[in-house]
Amino acid sequence: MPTSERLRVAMPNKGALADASAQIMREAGYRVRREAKELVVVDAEQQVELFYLRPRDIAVYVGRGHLDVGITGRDLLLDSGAPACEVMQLGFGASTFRYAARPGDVTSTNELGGKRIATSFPGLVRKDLADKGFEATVVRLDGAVETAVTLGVADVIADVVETGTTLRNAGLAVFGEPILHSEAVLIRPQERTEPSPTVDILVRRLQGVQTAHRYVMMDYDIRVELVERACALTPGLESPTVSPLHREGYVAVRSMVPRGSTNTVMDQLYEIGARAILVTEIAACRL
Ligand SMILES: Nc1ncnc2c1ncn2[C@@H]1O[C@H](COP(=O)(O)OP(=O)(O)OP(=O)(O)O)[C@@H](O)[C@H]1O
Ligand SMILES: O=P(O)(O)OC[C@H]1O[C@H](OP(=O)(O)OP(=O)(O)O)[C@H](O)[C@@H]1O
Ligand SMILES: [Mg+2]
Repeated sequence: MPTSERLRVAMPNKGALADASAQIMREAGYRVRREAKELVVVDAEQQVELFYLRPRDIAVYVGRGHLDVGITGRDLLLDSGAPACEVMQLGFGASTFRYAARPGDVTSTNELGGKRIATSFPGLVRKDLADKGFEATVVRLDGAVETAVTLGVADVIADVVETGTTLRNAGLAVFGEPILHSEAVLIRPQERTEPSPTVDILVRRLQGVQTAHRYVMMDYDIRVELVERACALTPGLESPTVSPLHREGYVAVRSMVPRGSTNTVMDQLYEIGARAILVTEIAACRL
């Protein structure tokens, strides 16, 4: 197969999204790089090429159509202004993008006019200021923007907040509503509207990984007259599998259960008479 028919995927080469991106692709059955100096990985069997790029650059490559899809943060995508769009949310790398200042200095976004705002995301901040109708000076920094206030470079920062620890350590406090809720997303060029079977396969595989993480498989035995009550507790995604047991009057039920409610459901099943309740991990799935 010619190189051009391979799916070309942009992967974060370092930073907060790199490990989880590698893990989800590995679990989806693709060959990922084994060491940090590999820039391109060709998985000839799966007809996929992975290009390891700076997360901030990924939307640029994908937006211009040089790569078919990429994994990046929603905040980085929007900041870039690149003509790329979200295909699916990936469920990791969650953060908010927020304004912060010394407590008491600035307490509301209504006070942003005329301020100096330090950020690594000037595109996002300029758009937010324009939406809010304020004029302010945007000071673009590469990182560690929290220190810009301490050093007198800015009055306000706008930055990624995950746990809030970095802000607290810098003696800053958030104000106003979050500018954005972000997470890792799969993106594709905005222009490309024709269907792509290879992208569809990637999306289905990634959705399969997400489902396998969200659910466990539950098996149990129950008296046949109680099966309706039991199935109401474990309705599964489509319908539970009910099989006859050798022991007369009993059936075995198998159903997918949300991971977070595993123990509650087991308690409820036991309560109504289910026994031999077993929970197993789902390694992969395609719904
Ligand atoms: N705790 C976090 N710190 C930074 N970025 C995070 C965090 N949690 C999630 N993210 C997301 O990760 C992306 C930033 O990734 P990127 O690799 O550019 O940042 P980084 O971890 O700051 O790396 P570097 O500082 O080396 O550039 C953004 O989409 C951001 O929302
Ligand atoms: O709310 P928290 O959990 O503290 O995480 C948010 C911090 O992490 C990131 O910084 P990073 O470590 O990437 O350094 P950088 O600012 O140099 O990019 C981000 O820019 C914030 O500073
Ligand atoms: Mg950073």
